[in-house]
Amino acid sequence: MKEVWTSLVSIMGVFAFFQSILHVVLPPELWFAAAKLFHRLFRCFSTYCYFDITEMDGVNTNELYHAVQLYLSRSASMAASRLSLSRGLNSSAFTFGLANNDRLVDSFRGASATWEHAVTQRQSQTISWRPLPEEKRSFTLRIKKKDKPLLLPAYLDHIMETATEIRRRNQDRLLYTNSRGGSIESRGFPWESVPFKHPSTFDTLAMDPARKELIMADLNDFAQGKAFYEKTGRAWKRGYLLYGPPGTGKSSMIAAMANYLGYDIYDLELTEVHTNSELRKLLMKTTSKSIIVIEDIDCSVNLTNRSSKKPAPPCEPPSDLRPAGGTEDGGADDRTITLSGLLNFTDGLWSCCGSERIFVFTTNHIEKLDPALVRSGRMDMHVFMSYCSFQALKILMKNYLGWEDDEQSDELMRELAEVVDDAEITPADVSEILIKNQRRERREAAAELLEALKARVERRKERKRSLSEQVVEEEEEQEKRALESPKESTGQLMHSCNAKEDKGAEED
Ligand SMILES: Nc1ncnc2c1ncn2[C@@H]1O[C@H](COP(=O)(O)OP(=O)(O)OP(=O)(O)O)[C@@H](O)[C@H]1O
Ligand SMILES: [Mg+2]
Repeated sequence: MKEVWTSLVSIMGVFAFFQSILHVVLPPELWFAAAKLFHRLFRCFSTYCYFDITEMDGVNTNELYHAVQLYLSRSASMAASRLSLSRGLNSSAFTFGLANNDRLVDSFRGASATWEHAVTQRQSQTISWRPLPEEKRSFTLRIKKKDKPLLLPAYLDHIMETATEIRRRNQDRLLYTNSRGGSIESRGFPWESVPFKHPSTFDTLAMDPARKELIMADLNDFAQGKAFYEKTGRAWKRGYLLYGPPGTGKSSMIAAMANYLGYDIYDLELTEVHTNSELRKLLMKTTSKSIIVIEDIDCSVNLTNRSSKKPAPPCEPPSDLRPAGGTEDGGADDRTITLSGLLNFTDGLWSCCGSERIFVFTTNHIEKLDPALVRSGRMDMHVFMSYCSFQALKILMKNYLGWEDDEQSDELMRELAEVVDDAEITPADVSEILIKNQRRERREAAAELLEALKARVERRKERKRSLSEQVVEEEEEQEKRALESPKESTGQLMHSCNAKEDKGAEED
């Protein structure tokens, strides 16, 4: 055995010696041809098979080449000795790559695969409408012939999937808007995008930790639920309705969701969309792994129940929107935008166009929404964004003051816990107070917050008192008038009740 090995090594040595002589003696073209021939001969007797993945496939870019590059960048940073570094467009991460002629060994399902990167000068510029790069780059994959059925095409699929994931993670989120309306004339794409760099995360989001956990678990289940959605025959999408007073963190929650899942956001401005077909085009041009947001859905457009002929007036009716009159399938009146047109995408046949998409609707007035929109099963999760609770307050204090619980501040925290619910203050207002006092010493800033909350509680009590006094005064006045003119009594007392109800509603 030892002799066979020694003679093999000496043959290789002799061959390498001849190769180096040929390299010096022969002109480059001939040398390349000879080297190629040698490699071909060598491969005939080899137990390995080789696959070349070139950067350019004819004049087109070879997607697989870039996928391999990205895929290898994960392990290249640790294993290879010489690396190339790059940073892509819209990306904040650096990518490592194999340098010329460097090698890397990877394994998949127990089989090993060797990758080699080759960069050579392009011999002559072929005539093409698109200039080709001066360098010819390619990866060579070497695997054992016996492993071929095991690795192909599963290994390549795995590479493509991993590369897509890395690209998505490296790439900054994008925020798309349809500010140009639904028209797709301009470059065939109706959305405009900007890098999305909102810093809100679930850590910084002020809300009760238990509810936060629930939402995060729901998002995780959704993102990892491909098999479940396939098995149950459901479209891979989820709907969230976020509702609550202004400044309670609905938009911040959407940003936190996008950052958590690494999804892009499509901010759908419904007032810019004029017909159902425009809406359809817009939604069809959204990518998977994205969050489609419709903010203030109660104010956006005249979205009414499909059966309703007389829609309730929207907050700011856009001039060119006609009353909704769609049908169950959303297609009868395509000249307007209707609730059914929208629901067709979130719920109906079109919901399966594209996958892994989350719909988020926000509103300050859930009671104004059409029952069709809020009925159970339509929006999978209704999330009430409430006034600041004590738990939420602690998160904001941590965010803005770097506040950590300690025994010395027990009394202060106890007082804060006592007043925060009665103060009915939004996280946005708490943030304002904390920002104003940010430069102060932490305890001082927290004490200032306590004072602001106490003052707010007092103001609310005062307002309630004056409102109830006003109601009592009005009642007395009406009773007096009723006694003076008994005929009018019934109608006026009715009015008084309504006035009371209205005030009660306002106070709510
Ligand atoms: N729950 C929260 N956690 C952390 N910060 C918050 C929260 N709610 C509000 N804020 C702060 O207040 C600002 C406004 O909040 P945001 O825009 O998320 O409220 P919103 O509920 O979307 O309001 P609107 O109904 O007016 O759109 C945010 O930039 C953030 O700084
Ligand atoms: Mg908002």
